[in-house]
Amino acid sequence: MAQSTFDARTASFLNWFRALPGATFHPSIQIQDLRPRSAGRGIVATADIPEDTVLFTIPRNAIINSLTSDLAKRIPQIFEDSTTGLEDADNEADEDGDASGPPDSWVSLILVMIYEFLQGDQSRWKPYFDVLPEQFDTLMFWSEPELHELQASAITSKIGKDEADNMFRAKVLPAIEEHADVFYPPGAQRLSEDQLMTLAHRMGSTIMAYAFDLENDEEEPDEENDDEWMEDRDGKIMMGMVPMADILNADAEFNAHVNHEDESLTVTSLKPIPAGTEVLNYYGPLSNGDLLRRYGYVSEKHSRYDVVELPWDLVLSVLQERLNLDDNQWGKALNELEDEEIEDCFVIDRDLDGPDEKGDVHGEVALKRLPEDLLEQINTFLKAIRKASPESIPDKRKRDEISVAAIHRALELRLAQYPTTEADDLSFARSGQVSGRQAMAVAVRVGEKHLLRQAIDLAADKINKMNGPGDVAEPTAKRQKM
Ligand SMILES: C[S@@+](CC[C@H](N)C(=O)[O-])C[C@H]1O[C@@H](n2cnc3c(N)ncnc32)[C@H](O)[C@@H]1O
Repeated sequence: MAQSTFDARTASFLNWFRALPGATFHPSIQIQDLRPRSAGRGIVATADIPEDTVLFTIPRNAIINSLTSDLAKRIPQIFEDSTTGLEDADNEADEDGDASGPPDSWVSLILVMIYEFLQGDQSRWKPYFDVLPEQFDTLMFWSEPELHELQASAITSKIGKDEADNMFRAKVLPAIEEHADVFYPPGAQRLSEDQLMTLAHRMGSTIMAYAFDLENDEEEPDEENDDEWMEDRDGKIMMGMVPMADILNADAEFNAHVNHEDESLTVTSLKPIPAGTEVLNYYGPLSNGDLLRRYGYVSEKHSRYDVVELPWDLVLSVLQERLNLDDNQWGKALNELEDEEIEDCFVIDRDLDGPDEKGDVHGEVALKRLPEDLLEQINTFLKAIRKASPESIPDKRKRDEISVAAIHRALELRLAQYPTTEADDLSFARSGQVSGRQAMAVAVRVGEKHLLRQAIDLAADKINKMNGPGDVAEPTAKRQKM
């Protein structure tokens, strides 16, 4: 977008915001163009700001959702009537953006956003829509070759494009078609199905990266004074688009906080913010893979929360090779497991503390423990093996040894699923030949490989401790080459 258009849209949005009854905007902050560092618009302090300063106030009636948009007044039945299918008890997705199928608060907000967008100049949020993104770097919009750069990252299986397409076709497009006279202003050109799908993706992705869960305050609503902002009729937290609060960028360390009050939302400084510093919000302890999936960027500070997945099948294949049982014994042990609750996949993460009340994080970025649930499941399985073949696991010591060795080997195999090493990636990243989406993909896979290496070293350490001096597990690098 041309600089002049970008600046004009920023200025018009700021003027619109300031004119809202009840809105405030501190004189020592400014909306700035941060596109040179791929961060869109952001808010920057223009003078030193003390701790606990109200930076801006957003009146609740400036928020976009079904409580403020005319759409819910014009066709209340689509928000109330369960026969439309908007109320879907089977819907699994939750507020963290799980792609397995959004809950109805998502569908409602997508419909409201599409409605307000289609009203054009007639929408009271028009200057706000003009600063919302038209394009995204979230994984939903990556091509196959771009996704390929994520290598063996499990994040590629969580994009949920098909689920989103299905939901748009099942719930969003039919509601627009049925109430076309409401959605389209008089005389407006109707959109084709493809255009509506594109618009639904655009609004869905905007909601994913910009919407807020709306609470009232920290208190639970009581029965008499049931708080409509806190909960919708299904008891889920209501979402809304919050102009200005969503101009804030975010990081794992941050300096501002959004407070949810009765009549407004306020953003306050958590600590002194020096002039020239960006005002940052917090999106949660997300891995870089998840940050990329949901928000379309990565940050070095978020790599502390990186995760990798270790499939149970991989652990089983290692155990099968190592225990070398005949098919009959192996089959018996697997049968025993059928009565147990078996996890298909185990998450490895560092389980670090989140930020303190000032938005700072502390402590070493180390992996201290192998996943307890994985150790337990292997234990259960090895007990079943022992029933089928007592001689293969004579005692607990042997069982523990097999268990950690299997995890160690499975982690090595998991690491080998990434076609390049962490060292290759780091030198590629430093070569200056990588940018944009590719650079973000490299950051994700580097973080995951780093975590896997920490897990392998931790397992090797445990093996060495069990074996005692003189019987040392081979170092990671050597095993990796093999
Ligand atoms: C709530 S919006 C923040 C405002 C946004 N920069 C804009 O121009 O509209 C969230 C989006 O901002 C961008 N973003 C947020 N924090 C960022 C950061 N630390 N670095 C780069 N981009 C960031 C991402 O594109 C994300 O999807």
